[in-house]
Amino acid sequence: MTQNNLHDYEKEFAKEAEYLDFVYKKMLQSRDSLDAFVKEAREDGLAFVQKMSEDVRVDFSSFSDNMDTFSTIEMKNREIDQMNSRIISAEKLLENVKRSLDAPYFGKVDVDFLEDEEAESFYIGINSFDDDNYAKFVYDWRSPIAELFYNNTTGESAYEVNGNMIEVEIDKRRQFVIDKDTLLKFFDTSVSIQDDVLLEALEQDSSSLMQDITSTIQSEQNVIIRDTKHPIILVNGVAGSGKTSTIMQRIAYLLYSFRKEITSDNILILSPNEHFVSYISNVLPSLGEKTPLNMTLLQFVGRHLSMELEDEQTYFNRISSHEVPKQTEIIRSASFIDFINESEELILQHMDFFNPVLRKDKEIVSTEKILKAFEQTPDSSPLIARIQATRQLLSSNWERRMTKLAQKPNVIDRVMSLPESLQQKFFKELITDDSPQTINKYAKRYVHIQYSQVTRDVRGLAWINLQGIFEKIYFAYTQEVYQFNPDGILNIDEAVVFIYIYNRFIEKLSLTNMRFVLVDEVQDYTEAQIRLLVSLFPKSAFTMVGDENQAIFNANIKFQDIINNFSARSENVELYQLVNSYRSSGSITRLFNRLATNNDEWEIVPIRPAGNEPKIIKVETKADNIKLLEEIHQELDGKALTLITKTMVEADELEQLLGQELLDRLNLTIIPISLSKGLEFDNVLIHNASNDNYHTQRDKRILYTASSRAMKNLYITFSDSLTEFLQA
Ligand SMILES: Nc1ncnc2c1ncn2[C@@H]1O[C@H](COP(=O)(O)OP(=O)(O)OP(=O)(O)O)[C@@H](O)[C@H]1O
Repeated sequence: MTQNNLHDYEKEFAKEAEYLDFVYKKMLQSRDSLDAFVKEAREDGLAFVQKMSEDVRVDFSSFSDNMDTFSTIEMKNREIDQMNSRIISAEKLLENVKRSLDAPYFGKVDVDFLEDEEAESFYIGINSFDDDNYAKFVYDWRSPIAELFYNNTTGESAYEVNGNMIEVEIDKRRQFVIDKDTLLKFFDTSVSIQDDVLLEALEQDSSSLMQDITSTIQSEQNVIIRDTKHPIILVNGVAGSGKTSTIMQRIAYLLYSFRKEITSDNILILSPNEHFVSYISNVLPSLGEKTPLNMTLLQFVGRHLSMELEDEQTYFNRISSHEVPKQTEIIRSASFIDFINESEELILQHMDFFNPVLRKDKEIVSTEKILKAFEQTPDSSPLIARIQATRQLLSSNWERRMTKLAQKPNVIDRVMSLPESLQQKFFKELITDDSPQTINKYAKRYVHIQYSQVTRDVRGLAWINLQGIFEKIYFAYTQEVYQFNPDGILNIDEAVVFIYIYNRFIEKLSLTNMRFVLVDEVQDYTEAQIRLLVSLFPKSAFTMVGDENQAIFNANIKFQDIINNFSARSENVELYQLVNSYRSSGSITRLFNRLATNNDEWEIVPIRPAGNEPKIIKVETKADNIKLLEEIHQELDGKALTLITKTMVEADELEQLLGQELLDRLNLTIIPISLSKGLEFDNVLIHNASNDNYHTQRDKRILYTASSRAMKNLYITFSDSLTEFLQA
């Protein structure tokens, strides 16, 4: 900086510091008055409710008095509702102001609207902030004008408001580093070539919970976050390109942009594993939004099936193995799903897919009765409609049967002779009147309670033999009998097909309230799983992110096949490619760039400085291993080291071999690659990168995934000879 520039900078600094001081004080005032309002309103609310109970004279002595009493209660209730909603919105504002006090804003754009007036300054923060006179001091990062800040340019620019593009000129774009009311630094885009604020953010140590990236969102990420034009978005992004971060910011953006139409209940996130579910749980609350339904596909599928499903560990072991049973490969394929779609005739050929409804092993509704009911339904209707009609018939038949049952002398006798304790248990009161009408009323309730499971089974379609339908379709497709696990536990591939069949032929699962579905690590889905999502959420907008180079399981899908499997929906899939990598130091990024299989099409761009070179070390014995771990522990000054293995078995064995005491002393965590997906750690050691452990194309992708988990330091060990993928 020249002397003049320095002087200008200082002058500008003083001006910005003054503005910050002004906004911060306004925020403090706002916090205090909101605080006082909320406290007072709560106290008043209590007093109000007390007063109301005194005011409302409950008079039920005549019809007109009843009506008066009801309408007074109704009016008072409305007042309480209004008061509550005032308190709730004040509380939300208060929360926002409190959050903003940590750093009132992080950016500014000076916008020239190409009119006569001078350029206007817009400060951008995590929330908007205005005062009672509606002067806007800070704009929410999701507001339309903030797009200009994220476009990361000066000069000609444009932003969209309600579908209209507004052309403007950006005179200045400024980033701030602020701690509460102290301005630490600022940078102007026009003078700084590299993004120092971003680099500083990337220098932070890893944490056990994911952090939001609001103040440093990059322009290529911003386009995805703000894309509300395309209903189906697919992002192919290299490791560390911010796919998960983009998804989280996008959710916050959608909740803001569609705040009149949706809440977090209309959004579903599908995460790669249970640990990841909690890893990302912090981001949206830190932005003042509620986390939507966030679960793994396994958990999601489990919610829609009453059968027992494999657990996460079994699932990962299964998809990590080299061999895939032929029958699994078949039921994962799109062509099998196509065949299911055409199977209505096949199912109807032999009506043998009903189960009797049982109670204590006794048949209550026989398959013959179910079949008879089914045959009464119009055979011109589709199967799904006939099943629903059969359910109605069976339910009303069953209600009639229960009414008759309640009139039987033995039931009446049993009810009359119930000891008082059982009367209390069943009816929550004692039978004080033994007139026939009263006893009959109790007998009906008694029968309903005794047969409640049957009622549930009839209504809940437990009489449909889903497994039978599955077996029939599978046999017709392969001429072979499908072999289920003898312990009766379904794996996710089977469960996916069961739900697909259920939704297609038995009952539409009503998931229509999900307006947005966001899928992370989409390369690990099968075609059948993608088809299931397409059929369960026909109207939802999808955002899917993944990395073909991280397809490390035997369950995976090519991006072109994702696009093909969405072809049932007429909208095009919008494809984005992200190649900037933000997580790892430059030299680690360059190492995993060499492992990317398709990098003749594009190169991964490291954003962080080079940092320490990855170290590749030969270790032959257990003693070598321990010695090395001790050395690394010293080198890292006792900081945590994460050791990544290729398989779960290897992780377990190593844990046994080293022992918990040593692991604790060395601050060492061992984790298989399957469970470290999506996560990141400061220091990583990849265990046993020998040629015999890493030699297939899939192994190469595993190495790529494992090395891209490291942010600062990467160590790689091998025993005999190093994998050829890492040889110079
Ligand atoms: N614009 C950004 N500003 C600051 N940090 C960022 C930005 N984009 C990404 N990061 C950081 O880079 C790291 C990787 O981000 P994220 O986990 O979202 O990437 P990813 O593409 O999902 O990674 P992977 O596929 O390798 O698991 C995180 O620490 C994230 O905070």
